[in-house]
Amino acid sequence: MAQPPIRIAISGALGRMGRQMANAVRADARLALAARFHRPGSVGDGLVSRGEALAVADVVIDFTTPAASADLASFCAERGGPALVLGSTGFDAAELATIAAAAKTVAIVRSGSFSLGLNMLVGLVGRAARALGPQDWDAEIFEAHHRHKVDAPSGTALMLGQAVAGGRGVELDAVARRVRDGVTGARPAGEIGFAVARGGGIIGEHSVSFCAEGETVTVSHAAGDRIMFARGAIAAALWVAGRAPGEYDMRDVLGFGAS
Ligand SMILES: NC(=O)C1=CN([C@@H]2O[C@H](COP(=O)(O)OP(=O)(O)OC[C@H]3O[C@@H](n4cnc5c(N)ncnc54)[C@H](OP(=O)(O)O)[C@@H]3O)[C@@H](O)[C@H]2O)C=CC1
Ligand SMILES: O=C(O)C1=N[C@H](C(=O)O)C[C@H](O)C1
Repeated sequence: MAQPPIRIAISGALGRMGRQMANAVRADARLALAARFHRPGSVGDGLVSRGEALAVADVVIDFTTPAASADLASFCAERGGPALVLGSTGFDAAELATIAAAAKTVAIVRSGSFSLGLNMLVGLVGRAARALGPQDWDAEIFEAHHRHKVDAPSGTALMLGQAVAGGRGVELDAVARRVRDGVTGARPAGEIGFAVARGGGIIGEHSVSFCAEGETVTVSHAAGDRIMFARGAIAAALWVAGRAPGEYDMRDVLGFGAS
């Protein structure tokens, strides 16, 4: 017998990803677009309040801001659901702690990238970092995004940085070089460098270079259309519906396991 569709609420419905998500959910027979909501007070024209939206949803998909996502996670935990798919990036430590606390009560999939290809690349980068080591191979991460993006480095760049750090068995925060300017001194071995570009309509480009004396290995990913983030978020929503509380990521959803 056919399963009833999973009921989806979309948070940040008027944003770039919110609009993309609504179209993708409407086109998917496994899902029902139960409600769309935006900022508090922003109702009408198909938008309802957050409380009304959550009351009719099995899963809420949120691409908004770090503060709005953390607040939404707390609110869902307090009311005992629904499960969450969180796509926002740029969280600070307090916001991440709020989400981790909420995940004790509700199931949450959070990822800096819902791209399948990018999550595959994360595994490759971790393995390359482990094989090459930090002494002879310097790791540099580059990302480019559209002119509207407000956080840097991107959530995806930080995921790639975590993969390099994990492959080397170190903490990213201890070795990350997020900015270089002026007389920086020579590059210390083991540093993980980030470089950021912003311009025009670039949807998202990422690369990781491992640079040794005499050779460089570069792996990269380019996003051609935001629809693939929406499809990844849908895969996460289908996976997280009815799941036990916990904080999960796309590698759990895709079954990629540890790198
Ligand atoms: N994980 C992934 O795969 C991806 C992640 N992202 C991330 O998703 C986030 C959103 O990206 P994007 O859609 O491009 O950005 P937008 O700025 O287009 O959309 C975000 C929307 O959230 C709205 N918003 C702000 N506060 C609230 C609130 N409290 N409740 C509901 N809505 C609110 C904003 O409203 P207003 O317009 O009124 O300010 C805005 O429309 C970013 O952090 C981005 O980095 C983006 C793409 C893929
Ligand atoms: O803001 C965006 O647009 C994107 N944000 C995510 C990130 O910070 O990595 C994912 C994607 O690259 C698009």
